[in-house]
Amino acid sequence: MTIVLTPVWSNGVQKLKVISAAPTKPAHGLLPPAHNDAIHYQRCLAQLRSKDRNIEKYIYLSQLKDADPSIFYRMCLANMAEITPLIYTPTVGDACLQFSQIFRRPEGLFISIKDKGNIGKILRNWPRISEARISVVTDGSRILGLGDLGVNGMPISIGKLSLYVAGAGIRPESTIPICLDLGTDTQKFLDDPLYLGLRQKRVPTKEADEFMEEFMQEMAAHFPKLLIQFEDFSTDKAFAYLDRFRHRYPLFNDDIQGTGAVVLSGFINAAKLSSAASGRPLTDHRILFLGAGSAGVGVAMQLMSFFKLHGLSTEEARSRIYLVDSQGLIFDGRGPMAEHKKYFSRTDYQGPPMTDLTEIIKLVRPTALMGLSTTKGAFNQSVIQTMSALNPRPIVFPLSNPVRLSECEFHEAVEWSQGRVLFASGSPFPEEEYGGKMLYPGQGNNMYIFPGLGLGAILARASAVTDSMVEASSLGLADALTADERADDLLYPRVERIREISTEIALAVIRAAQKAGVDRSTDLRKMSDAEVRAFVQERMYNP
Ligand SMILES: NC(=O)C1=CN([C@@H]2O[C@H](COP(=O)(O)OP(=O)(O)OC[C@H]3O[C@@H](n4cnc5c(N)ncnc54)[C@H](OP(=O)(O)O)[C@@H]3O)[C@@H](O)[C@H]2O)C=CC1
Ligand SMILES: CC(=O)C(=O)O
Ligand SMILES: [Mg+2]
Repeated sequence: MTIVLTPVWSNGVQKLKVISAAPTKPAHGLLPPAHNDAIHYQRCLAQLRSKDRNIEKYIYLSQLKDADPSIFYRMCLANMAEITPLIYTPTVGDACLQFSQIFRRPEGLFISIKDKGNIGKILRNWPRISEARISVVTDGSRILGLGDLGVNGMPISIGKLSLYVAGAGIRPESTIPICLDLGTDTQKFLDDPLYLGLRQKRVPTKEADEFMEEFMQEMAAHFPKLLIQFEDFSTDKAFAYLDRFRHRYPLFNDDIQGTGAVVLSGFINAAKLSSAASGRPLTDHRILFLGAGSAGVGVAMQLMSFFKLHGLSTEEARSRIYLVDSQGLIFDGRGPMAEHKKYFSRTDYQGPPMTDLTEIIKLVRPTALMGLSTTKGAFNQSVIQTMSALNPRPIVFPLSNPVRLSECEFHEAVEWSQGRVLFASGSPFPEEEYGGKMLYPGQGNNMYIFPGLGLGAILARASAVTDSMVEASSLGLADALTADERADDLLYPRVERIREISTEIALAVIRAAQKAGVDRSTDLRKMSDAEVRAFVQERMYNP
Protein backbone atom coordinates (compact mmCIF):
# COMPACT_ATOMS: atom_id res chain seq x y z
CA MET A 1 0.00 0.00 0.00
CA THR A 2 1.55 3.30 -1.05
CA ILE A 3 0.64 6.36 0.96
CA VAL A 4 1.84 9.55 -0.64
CA LEU A 5 1.06 12.68 1.31
CA THR A 6 1.17 16.13 -0.13
CA PRO A 7 0.68 19.38 1.78
CA VAL A 8 -2.30 21.49 0.68
CA TRP A 9 -3.76 24.71 2.05
CA SER A 10 -7.43 24.93 2.91
CA ASN A 11 -8.97 28.01 4.57
CA GLY A 12 -5.56 29.13 5.70
CA VAL A 13 -4.85 25.76 7.38
CA GLN A 14 -2.21 23.44 6.03
CA LYS A 15 -3.42 19.86 5.59
CA LEU A 16 -1.85 16.66 4.37
CA LYS A 17 -3.76 15.16 1.52
CA VAL A 18 -3.42 11.56 0.41
CA ILE A 19 -2.68 11.71 -3.28
CA SER A 20 -2.20 7.99 -3.66
CA ALA A 21 -3.32 5.43 -1.09
CA ALA A 22 -3.95 2.30 -3.08
CA PRO A 23 -1.41 0.18 -4.91
CA THR A 24 -1.35 1.83 -8.28
CA LYS A 25 -0.78 -0.46 -11.22
CA PRO A 26 0.34 1.74 -14.09
CA ALA A 27 -1.81 1.58 -17.20
CA HIS A 28 -0.50 -0.53 -20.05
CA GLY A 29 2.28 1.22 -21.88
CA LEU A 30 3.47 3.27 -18.91
CA LEU A 31 6.08 0.71 -17.94
CA PRO A 32 8.76 -0.66 -20.27
CA PRO A 33 7.76 -4.01 -21.81
CA ALA A 34 10.31 -6.11 -19.90
CA HIS A 35 9.64 -4.52 -16.51
CA ASN A 36 9.30 -7.19 -13.88
CA ASP A 37 9.04 -6.94 -10.12
CA ALA A 38 11.77 -9.40 -9.19
CA ILE A 39 14.28 -7.82 -11.56
CA HIS A 40 13.24 -4.36 -10.46
CA TYR A 41 14.05 -5.37 -6.87
CA GLN A 42 17.57 -6.32 -8.02
CA ARG A 43 17.83 -3.04 -9.94
CA CYS A 44 16.89 -1.05 -6.81
CA LEU A 45 19.40 -2.95 -4.69
CA ALA A 46 22.13 -2.30 -7.27
CA GLN A 47 21.18 1.39 -7.37
CA LEU A 48 21.43 1.54 -3.57
CA ARG A 49 24.79 -0.19 -3.52
CA SER A 50 26.18 2.04 -6.27
CA LYS A 51 26.05 5.06 -3.96
CA ASP A 52 29.27 5.92 -2.11
CA ARG A 53 27.99 7.92 0.84
CA ASN A 54 25.62 6.61 3.48
CA ILE A 55 23.57 9.82 3.47
CA GLU A 56 22.98 9.32 -0.28
CA LYS A 57 21.86 5.77 0.48
CA TYR A 58 19.52 7.17 3.16
CA ILE A 59 18.00 9.61 0.65
CA TYR A 60 17.67 6.87 -1.94
CA LEU A 61 15.93 4.56 0.54
CA SER A 62 13.55 7.34 1.68
CA GLN A 63 12.50 7.88 -1.90
CA LEU A 64 12.17 4.16 -2.52
CA LYS A 65 9.92 3.83 0.55
CA ASP A 66 7.78 6.64 -0.82
CA ALA A 67 7.62 5.22 -4.35
CA ASP A 68 7.32 1.54 -3.56
CA PRO A 69 7.07 0.58 0.13
CA SER A 70 6.75 -3.07 -0.73
CA ILE A 71 10.17 -3.22 -2.41
CA PHE A 72 11.63 -1.04 0.34
CA TYR A 73 10.47 -3.34 3.14
CA ARG A 74 11.36 -6.49 1.22
CA MET A 75 14.83 -5.06 0.84
CA CYS A 76 15.02 -4.23 4.55
CA LEU A 77 13.93 -7.70 5.60
CA ALA A 78 16.31 -9.46 3.23
CA ASN A 79 19.28 -7.25 4.16
CA MET A 80 18.67 -6.20 7.77
CA ALA A 81 22.34 -5.96 8.76
CA GLU A 82 23.16 -3.80 5.73
CA ILE A 83 20.09 -1.55 5.73
CA THR A 84 19.41 -0.96 9.43
CA PRO A 85 22.50 1.27 9.83
CA LEU A 86 21.31 3.29 6.81
CA ILE A 87 17.73 3.99 7.89
CA TYR A 88 18.59 4.08 11.60
CA THR A 89 21.69 4.78 13.69
CA PRO A 90 24.30 5.86 12.69
CA THR A 91 23.12 7.34 9.36
CA VAL A 92 19.83 8.67 10.74
CA GLY A 93 21.98 10.96 12.93
CA ASP A 94 23.37 12.61 9.78
CA ALA A 95 19.89 12.69 8.25
CA CYS A 96 18.68 14.63 11.31
CA LEU A 97 21.59 17.05 11.20
CA GLN A 98 20.97 17.67 7.49
CA PHE A 99 17.16 17.41 7.57
CA SER A 100 16.62 20.96 6.32
CA GLN A 101 18.93 20.32 3.39
CA ILE A 102 17.71 16.88 2.34
CA PHE A 103 13.96 17.35 3.00
CA ARG A 104 11.83 16.34 0.01
CA ARG A 105 8.26 15.68 1.11
CA PRO A 106 6.41 15.35 4.41
CA GLU A 107 6.25 11.89 5.97
CA GLY A 108 4.66 12.69 9.30
CA LEU A 109 2.97 15.29 11.44
CA PHE A 110 4.62 18.50 12.58
CA ILE A 111 2.77 20.10 15.47
CA SER A 112 4.14 23.36 16.76
CA ILE A 113 3.59 25.50 19.81
CA LYS A 114 1.68 27.86 17.52
CA ASP A 115 -0.95 25.10 17.19
CA LYS A 116 -1.67 25.17 20.93
CA GLY A 117 -5.43 25.31 21.39
CA ASN A 118 -5.93 23.75 17.95
CA ILE A 119 -4.07 20.45 18.21
CA GLY A 120 -7.21 18.39 17.60
CA LYS A 121 -7.73 20.21 14.31
CA ILE A 122 -4.20 19.33 13.18
CA LEU A 123 -4.64 15.67 14.14
CA ARG A 124 -7.80 15.47 12.07
CA ASN A 125 -5.65 16.28 9.05
CA TRP A 126 -3.95 12.92 9.38
CA PRO A 127 -5.35 10.93 6.46
CA ARG A 128 -5.63 7.52 8.13
CA ILE A 129 -7.07 8.18 11.55
CA SER A 130 -8.87 4.88 12.07
CA GLU A 131 -5.83 2.80 11.10
CA ALA A 132 -3.38 4.54 13.43
CA ARG A 133 -1.81 2.11 15.94
CA ILE A 134 1.65 3.42 16.79
CA SER A 135 3.19 6.86 16.91
CA VAL A 136 6.78 7.77 17.68
CA VAL A 137 6.77 11.28 19.13
CA THR A 138 9.82 13.45 19.66
CA ASP A 139 10.27 17.12 20.43
CA GLY A 140 13.79 17.01 18.99
CA SER A 141 15.33 18.20 22.26
CA ARG A 142 17.93 15.39 22.57
CA ILE A 143 18.36 13.50 19.33
CA LEU A 144 20.75 10.54 19.84
CA GLY A 145 23.79 12.15 21.45
CA LEU A 146 23.59 15.11 19.06
CA GLY A 147 21.71 17.52 21.31
CA ASP A 148 18.77 19.84 20.57
CA LEU A 149 17.96 19.53 16.87
CA GLY A 150 14.44 21.04 16.89
CA VAL A 151 12.31 19.80 13.98
CA ASN A 152 15.39 18.15 12.52
CA GLY A 153 14.44 15.35 14.91
CA MET A 154 11.73 14.10 12.54
CA PRO A 155 13.92 11.44 10.86
CA ILE A 156 14.33 9.70 14.22
CA SER A 157 10.55 9.16 14.45
CA ILE A 158 10.45 8.05 10.81
CA GLY A 159 13.43 5.68 11.24
CA LYS A 160 12.03 4.03 14.37
CA LEU A 161 8.69 3.50 12.65
CA SER A 162 10.37 1.93 9.61
CA LEU A 163 11.86 -0.55 12.06
CA TYR A 164 8.40 -1.21 13.53
CA VAL A 165 7.26 -2.17 10.04
CA ALA A 166 10.35 -4.15 9.06
CA GLY A 167 11.03 -5.66 12.48
CA ALA A 168 7.55 -6.38 13.80
CA GLY A 169 5.31 -6.26 10.75
CA ILE A 170 3.26 -3.26 11.88
CA ARG A 171 1.35 -2.09 8.78
CA PRO A 172 2.98 1.02 7.26
CA GLU A 173 -0.36 2.84 7.21
CA SER A 174 -0.74 2.27 10.97
CA THR A 175 2.30 4.39 11.82
CA ILE A 176 2.43 8.12 12.56
CA PRO A 177 5.79 9.87 12.87
CA ILE A 178 5.39 13.06 14.90
CA CYS A 179 7.77 15.88 15.60
CA LEU A 180 6.67 18.55 18.04
CA ASP A 181 8.14 21.97 17.43
CA LEU A 182 8.55 23.83 20.71
CA GLY A 183 11.45 25.85 19.36
CA THR A 184 15.15 25.03 19.51
CA ASP A 185 18.02 26.39 21.57
CA THR A 186 20.54 25.54 18.87
CA GLN A 187 21.48 28.86 17.31
CA LYS A 188 22.97 27.31 14.16
CA PHE A 189 19.48 26.09 13.15
CA LEU A 190 17.81 29.39 14.01
CA ASP A 191 20.34 31.10 11.72
CA ASP A 192 19.95 28.60 8.88
CA PRO A 193 17.65 29.95 6.14
CA LEU A 194 16.74 26.39 5.19
CA TYR A 195 15.75 25.34 8.74
CA LEU A 196 12.20 23.97 8.64
CA GLY A 197 11.10 24.72 12.21
CA LEU A 198 9.94 27.77 14.11
CA ARG A 199 12.63 30.37 14.50
CA GLN A 200 12.39 30.74 18.24
CA LYS A 201 14.04 29.49 21.39
CA ARG A 202 12.42 26.61 23.23
CA VAL A 203 9.35 27.71 25.14
CA PRO A 204 9.46 27.75 28.96
CA THR A 205 8.66 24.51 30.82
CA LYS A 206 5.19 25.62 31.90
CA GLU A 207 4.12 26.35 28.34
CA ALA A 208 5.63 23.09 27.07
CA ASP A 209 3.79 21.18 29.83
CA GLU A 210 0.44 22.75 28.91
CA PHE A 211 1.08 21.95 25.27
CA MET A 212 1.90 18.32 26.11
CA GLU A 213 -1.25 18.01 28.21
CA GLU A 214 -3.43 19.15 25.29
CA PHE A 215 -1.44 17.04 22.82
CA MET A 216 -1.90 13.84 24.82
CA GLN A 217 -5.60 14.44 25.42
CA GLU A 218 -6.22 15.08 21.73
CA MET A 219 -4.13 12.09 20.66
CA ALA A 220 -6.21 9.82 22.88
CA ALA A 221 -9.46 11.37 21.65
CA HIS A 222 -8.58 11.08 17.95
CA PHE A 223 -6.64 7.82 17.93
CA PRO A 224 -8.33 5.52 20.47
CA LYS A 225 -6.22 2.48 19.51
CA LEU A 226 -2.89 4.27 19.45
CA LEU A 227 0.25 3.35 21.40
CA ILE A 228 2.71 6.21 21.85
CA GLN A 229 6.47 5.90 22.02
CA PHE A 230 8.20 8.98 23.46
CA GLU A 231 11.60 9.36 21.85
CA ASP A 232 14.60 11.58 22.42
CA PHE A 233 13.09 14.12 24.77
CA SER A 234 15.75 15.83 26.88
CA THR A 235 16.22 14.05 30.20
CA ASP A 236 14.10 16.33 32.42
CA LYS A 237 11.14 16.08 30.03
CA ALA A 238 11.68 12.39 29.37
CA PHE A 239 11.18 11.52 33.04
CA ALA A 240 8.49 14.13 33.64
CA TYR A 241 6.26 13.10 30.71
CA LEU A 242 6.68 9.39 31.38
CA ASP A 243 5.63 9.89 35.01
CA ARG A 244 2.78 12.21 34.16
CA PHE A 245 1.17 10.24 31.33
CA ARG A 246 2.02 6.56 31.74
CA HIS A 247 -0.96 5.79 33.99
CA ARG A 248 -3.40 7.70 31.78
CA TYR A 249 -2.48 6.50 28.29
CA PRO A 250 -0.78 3.52 26.66
CA LEU A 251 2.77 4.75 26.15
CA PHE A 252 6.40 4.12 26.96
CA ASN A 253 9.62 6.08 26.77
CA ASP A 254 12.05 4.29 24.52
CA ASP A 255 15.21 5.90 25.90
CA ILE A 256 14.38 5.08 29.50
CA GLN A 257 12.42 1.82 29.20
CA GLY A 258 13.35 0.42 25.76
CA THR A 259 17.05 1.00 26.44
CA GLY A 260 16.70 -0.41 29.95
CA ALA A 261 15.14 -3.56 28.53
CA VAL A 262 17.67 -4.09 25.76
CA VAL A 263 20.63 -3.61 28.08
CA LEU A 264 19.19 -5.89 30.75
CA SER A 265 18.82 -8.56 28.11
CA GLY A 266 22.43 -8.25 26.87
CA PHE A 267 23.67 -8.05 30.45
CA ILE A 268 21.88 -11.28 31.41
CA ASN A 269 23.73 -13.11 28.62
CA ALA A 270 27.04 -11.35 29.29
CA ALA A 271 26.90 -11.93 33.05
CA LYS A 272 26.52 -15.69 32.52
CA LEU A 273 29.67 -15.77 30.36
CA SER A 274 31.55 -13.46 32.70
CA SER A 275 30.60 -15.45 35.80
CA ALA A 276 31.47 -18.74 34.08
CA ALA A 277 34.98 -17.36 33.51
CA SER A 278 35.48 -15.80 36.96
CA GLY A 279 33.54 -18.23 39.15
CA ARG A 280 31.88 -15.19 40.70
CA PRO A 281 28.19 -15.62 41.64
CA LEU A 282 25.73 -13.69 39.45
CA THR A 283 24.62 -11.70 42.49
CA ASP A 284 28.16 -10.35 42.94
CA HIS A 285 28.22 -8.33 39.73
CA ARG A 286 28.82 -4.60 40.12
CA ILE A 287 27.88 -2.18 37.37
CA LEU A 288 29.44 1.22 36.75
CA PHE A 289 27.69 3.72 34.50
CA LEU A 290 29.34 6.60 32.71
CA GLY A 291 26.37 8.88 31.99
CA ALA A 292 23.43 9.55 34.29
CA GLY A 293 20.84 10.98 31.90
CA SER A 294 17.53 9.45 30.83
CA ALA A 295 19.27 6.47 29.26
CA GLY A 296 21.85 5.89 32.03
CA VAL A 297 19.33 6.11 34.86
CA GLY A 298 16.70 4.18 32.84
CA VAL A 299 19.14 1.33 32.28
CA ALA A 300 20.33 1.40 35.90
CA MET A 301 16.71 1.09 37.09
CA GLN A 302 16.06 -1.83 34.76
CA LEU A 303 19.31 -3.61 35.70
CA MET A 304 18.14 -3.74 39.30
CA SER A 305 15.70 -6.41 38.17
CA PHE A 306 18.65 -8.64 37.21
CA PHE A 307 19.68 -8.79 40.86
CA LYS A 308 16.12 -9.03 42.14
CA LEU A 309 15.44 -11.95 39.80
CA HIS A 310 18.40 -13.65 41.51
CA GLY A 311 16.93 -13.12 44.96
CA LEU A 312 18.45 -9.84 46.13
CA SER A 313 16.36 -7.20 47.89
CA THR A 314 15.74 -3.81 46.28
CA GLU A 315 18.35 -2.25 48.56
CA GLU A 316 20.94 -4.91 47.74
CA ALA A 317 20.21 -4.50 44.02
CA ARG A 318 20.63 -0.75 44.23
CA SER A 319 23.94 -1.15 46.05
CA ARG A 320 25.37 -2.98 43.00
CA ILE A 321 25.07 0.14 40.85
CA TYR A 322 27.35 3.19 40.62
CA LEU A 323 26.80 6.26 38.46
CA VAL A 324 29.28 8.78 37.09
CA ASP A 325 28.22 12.01 35.35
CA SER A 326 30.16 14.94 33.92
CA GLN A 327 31.16 15.91 37.49
CA GLY A 328 32.44 12.44 38.41
CA LEU A 329 31.21 9.75 40.81
CA ILE A 330 27.73 10.53 42.09
CA PHE A 331 27.62 10.44 45.91
CA ASP A 332 25.58 12.25 48.54
CA GLY A 333 28.46 14.31 49.91
CA ARG A 334 29.01 15.89 46.49
CA GLY A 335 26.26 18.46 46.90
CA PRO A 336 22.96 19.25 45.17
CA MET A 337 22.08 17.12 42.16
CA ALA A 338 19.24 16.64 39.66
CA GLU A 339 16.27 14.68 40.98
CA HIS A 340 16.73 11.71 38.65
CA LYS A 341 20.27 11.05 39.94
CA LYS A 342 19.38 10.88 43.63
CA TYR A 343 18.17 7.30 43.77
CA PHE A 344 21.58 5.90 42.83
CA SER A 345 23.67 8.50 44.66
CA ARG A 346 26.13 6.60 46.89
CA THR A 347 25.77 7.04 50.61
CA ASP A 348 28.71 4.74 51.39
CA TYR A 349 31.42 6.89 49.79
CA GLN A 350 32.71 9.75 51.89
CA GLY A 351 35.99 10.63 50.15
CA PRO A 352 36.83 13.56 47.90
CA PRO A 353 35.10 14.02 44.53
CA MET A 354 36.42 11.52 41.96
CA THR A 355 36.47 12.37 38.27
CA ASP A 356 39.08 10.04 36.77
CA LEU A 357 37.30 7.01 35.35
CA THR A 358 40.26 4.66 35.78
CA GLU A 359 40.57 5.67 39.44
CA ILE A 360 36.81 5.19 39.93
CA ILE A 361 37.09 1.71 38.41
CA LYS A 362 39.90 0.85 40.82
CA LEU A 363 37.70 1.97 43.71
CA VAL A 364 34.43 0.31 42.62
CA ARG A 365 35.96 -2.83 41.02
CA PRO A 366 33.03 -3.24 38.63
CA THR A 367 32.41 -6.32 36.52
CA ALA A 368 30.54 -4.24 33.95
CA LEU A 369 31.00 -0.78 32.49
CA MET A 370 28.10 0.95 30.70
CA GLY A 371 28.58 4.07 28.56
CA LEU A 372 25.61 6.42 28.06
CA SER A 373 27.61 9.62 28.23
CA THR A 374 27.82 10.83 24.60
CA THR A 375 31.57 11.01 25.19
CA LYS A 376 33.70 9.57 22.44
CA GLY A 377 36.83 7.80 23.62
CA ALA A 378 35.87 7.89 27.31
CA PHE A 379 36.65 4.15 27.53
CA ASN A 380 40.31 4.60 26.69
CA GLN A 381 43.14 2.10 26.88
CA SER A 382 43.69 2.66 30.59
CA VAL A 383 39.98 2.14 31.33
CA ILE A 384 39.69 -1.09 29.33
CA GLN A 385 43.00 -2.44 30.66
CA THR A 386 41.93 -1.74 34.24
CA MET A 387 38.58 -3.51 33.63
CA SER A 388 40.50 -6.41 32.07
CA ALA A 389 42.89 -6.67 35.02
CA LEU A 390 39.91 -6.97 37.38
CA ASN A 391 37.87 -9.39 35.27
CA PRO A 392 38.76 -12.39 33.11
CA ARG A 393 35.85 -11.37 30.88
CA PRO A 394 35.05 -7.70 31.41
CA ILE A 395 31.61 -6.52 30.30
CA VAL A 396 31.97 -3.26 28.35
CA PHE A 397 28.93 -1.66 26.71
CA PRO A 398 29.66 1.71 25.04
CA LEU A 399 26.03 2.51 24.23
CA SER A 400 26.11 6.14 23.10
CA ASN A 401 24.90 6.94 19.58
CA PRO A 402 25.75 7.59 16.84
CA VAL A 403 29.03 5.75 16.20
CA ARG A 404 31.15 8.86 16.45
CA LEU A 405 30.05 9.36 20.06
CA SER A 406 30.66 5.77 21.12
CA GLU A 407 32.75 5.55 24.30
CA CYS A 408 35.06 3.12 22.47
CA GLU A 409 35.21 1.11 19.29
CA PHE A 410 35.02 -2.66 19.13
CA HIS A 411 38.53 -3.15 17.74
CA GLU A 412 39.97 -1.07 20.61
CA ALA A 413 38.07 -3.03 23.27
CA VAL A 414 39.20 -6.31 21.69
CA GLU A 415 42.82 -5.28 21.47
CA TRP A 416 43.08 -3.70 24.93
CA SER A 417 41.34 -6.64 26.61
CA GLN A 418 43.30 -9.18 24.56
CA GLY A 419 40.14 -10.56 23.04
CA ARG A 420 38.36 -11.16 26.37
CA VAL A 421 35.82 -8.34 26.30
CA LEU A 422 32.06 -8.99 26.32
CA PHE A 423 30.95 -6.09 24.19
CA ALA A 424 27.77 -4.38 23.03
CA SER A 425 27.49 -0.91 21.52
CA GLY A 426 24.60 1.39 20.64
CA SER A 427 25.57 1.63 16.97
CA PRO A 428 26.99 -1.24 14.94
CA PHE A 429 30.69 -2.10 14.60
CA PRO A 430 32.30 -4.66 12.28
CA GLU A 431 33.38 -8.02 13.68
CA GLU A 432 37.05 -8.59 14.54
CA GLU A 433 39.42 -11.53 14.35
CA TYR A 434 41.62 -12.02 17.39
CA GLY A 435 44.02 -14.90 18.02
CA GLY A 436 42.51 -16.84 15.10
CA LYS A 437 38.97 -16.50 16.48
CA MET A 438 36.13 -14.41 15.08
CA LEU A 439 34.63 -12.06 17.68
CA TYR A 440 31.22 -10.47 17.20
CA PRO A 441 30.13 -7.16 18.75
CA GLY A 442 26.59 -7.05 20.14
CA GLN A 443 24.32 -4.15 19.28
CA GLY A 444 22.79 -3.04 22.56
CA ASN A 445 20.21 -0.84 20.93
CA ASN A 446 16.55 -0.46 21.85
CA MET A 447 15.72 -1.39 18.22
CA TYR A 448 15.70 -5.02 19.41
CA ILE A 449 12.96 -4.22 21.94
CA PHE A 450 10.55 -1.53 20.77
CA PRO A 451 9.15 -3.34 17.69
CA GLY A 452 8.17 -6.44 19.70
CA LEU A 453 7.14 -4.47 22.80
CA GLY A 454 4.94 -2.20 20.67
CA LEU A 455 3.47 -5.09 18.71
CA GLY A 456 2.62 -7.00 21.91
CA ALA A 457 1.05 -3.92 23.52
CA ILE A 458 -0.98 -3.18 20.37
CA LEU A 459 -2.25 -6.74 19.92
CA ALA A 460 -3.14 -7.04 23.61
CA ARG A 461 -4.82 -3.61 23.28
CA ALA A 462 -3.03 -2.71 26.48
CA SER A 463 -4.47 0.27 28.34
CA ALA A 464 -1.02 0.96 29.82
CA VAL A 465 2.54 -0.27 29.37
CA THR A 466 3.51 -1.67 32.76
CA ASP A 467 7.01 -2.24 34.13
CA SER A 468 6.25 -5.95 34.01
CA MET A 469 5.61 -5.73 30.25
CA VAL A 470 8.92 -3.95 29.73
CA GLU A 471 10.74 -6.53 31.83
CA ALA A 472 9.01 -9.34 29.92
CA SER A 473 10.24 -7.87 26.63
CA SER A 474 13.77 -7.94 27.99
CA LEU A 475 13.61 -11.52 29.25
CA GLY A 476 11.97 -12.58 25.98
CA LEU A 477 14.90 -11.12 24.07
CA ALA A 478 17.51 -12.66 26.38
CA ASP A 479 15.91 -16.08 25.87
CA ALA A 480 15.74 -15.71 22.10
CA LEU A 481 19.41 -16.67 21.52
CA THR A 482 19.79 -19.89 19.57
CA ALA A 483 22.37 -22.57 20.45
CA ASP A 484 24.48 -21.41 17.48
CA GLU A 485 24.40 -17.82 18.64
CA ARG A 486 25.37 -18.89 22.16
CA ALA A 487 28.25 -20.93 20.75
CA ASP A 488 29.60 -17.72 19.17
CA ASP A 489 29.28 -15.89 22.55
CA LEU A 490 26.67 -13.56 21.07
CA LEU A 491 24.85 -11.36 23.57
CA TYR A 492 21.99 -10.53 21.20
CA PRO A 493 20.40 -12.58 18.44
CA ARG A 494 21.43 -11.89 14.86
CA VAL A 495 19.37 -8.98 13.53
CA GLU A 496 18.32 -11.02 10.48
CA ARG A 497 16.00 -12.94 12.86
CA ILE A 498 14.21 -9.76 13.96
CA ARG A 499 10.71 -10.96 13.02
CA GLU A 500 11.15 -14.19 14.95
CA ILE A 501 12.53 -12.25 17.92
CA SER A 502 9.70 -9.72 17.79
CA THR A 503 7.20 -12.59 17.83
CA GLU A 504 8.75 -13.99 21.01
CA ILE A 505 8.90 -10.56 22.62
CA ALA A 506 5.29 -9.82 21.65
CA LEU A 507 4.16 -13.12 23.18
CA ALA A 508 5.98 -12.33 26.44
CA VAL A 509 4.53 -8.81 26.49
CA ILE A 510 0.97 -10.03 25.83
CA ARG A 511 1.25 -12.53 28.69
CA ALA A 512 2.60 -9.83 31.02
CA ALA A 513 -0.24 -7.47 30.01
CA GLN A 514 -2.74 -10.21 30.83
CA LYS A 515 -1.11 -10.84 34.19
CA ALA A 516 -1.23 -7.14 35.00
CA GLY A 517 -4.87 -6.97 33.87
CA VAL A 518 -4.23 -4.15 31.37
CA ASP A 519 -5.12 -6.20 28.26
CA ARG A 520 -8.36 -5.27 26.53
CA SER A 521 -8.10 -7.93 23.82
CA THR A 522 -9.31 -10.61 26.20
CA ASP A 523 -9.74 -13.32 23.51
CA LEU A 524 -5.98 -13.85 23.61
CA ARG A 525 -6.23 -15.03 27.22
CA LYS A 526 -7.75 -18.32 26.18
CA MET A 527 -5.07 -19.11 23.61
CA SER A 528 -2.05 -21.34 24.18
CA ASP A 529 1.41 -19.87 23.59
CA ALA A 530 1.57 -21.59 20.20
CA GLU A 531 -1.78 -20.06 19.26
CA VAL A 532 -0.71 -16.58 20.36
CA ARG A 533 2.52 -16.94 18.35
CA ALA A 534 0.49 -17.90 15.28
CA PHE A 535 -1.92 -15.02 15.93
CA VAL A 536 0.99 -12.56 16.15
CA GLN A 537 2.59 -13.84 12.95
CA GLU A 538 -0.67 -13.83 11.01
CA ARG A 539 -1.12 -10.17 11.83
CA MET A 540 2.32 -9.11 10.62
CA TYR A 541 2.46 -7.10 7.42
CA ASN A 542 4.47 -8.98 4.84
CA PRO A 543 5.73 -6.83 1.99
N1 LIG B 1 21.97 2.17 22.82
C1 LIG B 1 20.75 2.62 22.91
O1 LIG B 1 19.76 1.93 22.61
C2 LIG B 1 20.53 4.01 23.39
C3 LIG B 1 21.56 4.89 23.50
N2 LIG B 1 21.33 6.15 23.96
C4 LIG B 1 22.46 7.07 23.96
O2 LIG B 1 22.78 7.42 25.27
C5 LIG B 1 23.38 8.69 25.26
C6 LIG B 1 22.84 9.48 26.43
O3 LIG B 1 21.46 9.71 26.29
P1 LIG B 1 20.66 10.47 27.46
O4 LIG B 1 20.88 9.78 28.74
O5 LIG B 1 19.28 10.66 27.06
O6 LIG B 1 21.42 11.87 27.40
P2 LIG B 1 21.68 12.95 28.50
O7 LIG B 1 22.27 14.11 27.81
O8 LIG B 1 20.47 13.12 29.32
O9 LIG B 1 22.77 12.27 29.45
C7 LIG B 1 24.13 12.26 29.20
C8 LIG B 1 24.82 11.94 30.50
O10 LIG B 1 26.20 11.82 30.24
C9 LIG B 1 26.90 12.62 31.17
N3 LIG B 1 28.14 13.11 30.60
C10 LIG B 1 28.34 14.02 29.64
N4 LIG B 1 29.65 14.20 29.42
C11 LIG B 1 30.29 13.40 30.28
C12 LIG B 1 31.64 13.15 30.58
N5 LIG B 1 32.61 13.77 29.91
N6 LIG B 1 31.94 12.26 31.53
C13 LIG B 1 30.96 11.63 32.21
N7 LIG B 1 29.67 11.81 31.98
C14 LIG B 1 29.33 12.69 31.03
C15 LIG B 1 25.97 13.78 31.51
O11 LIG B 1 26.39 14.34 32.74
P3 LIG B 1 25.56 15.53 33.45
O12 LIG B 1 24.31 14.86 33.99
O13 LIG B 1 26.48 15.97 34.53
O14 LIG B 1 25.28 16.54 32.41
C16 LIG B 1 24.65 13.01 31.56
O15 LIG B 1 24.49 12.41 32.83
C17 LIG B 1 23.10 9.28 23.88
O16 LIG B 1 24.27 9.22 23.10
C18 LIG B 1 22.08 8.37 23.28
O17 LIG B 1 22.23 8.24 21.89
C19 LIG B 1 20.10 6.57 24.39
C20 LIG B 1 19.04 5.73 24.29
C21 LIG B 1 19.16 4.41 23.71
C1 LIG C 1 18.85 4.47 20.17
C2 LIG C 1 18.22 5.61 20.78
O1 LIG C 1 17.04 5.60 21.07
C3 LIG C 1 19.03 6.76 21.09
O2 LIG C 1 20.23 6.74 20.90
O3 LIG C 1 18.45 7.75 21.57
MG1 LIG D 1 16.32 7.49 21.49
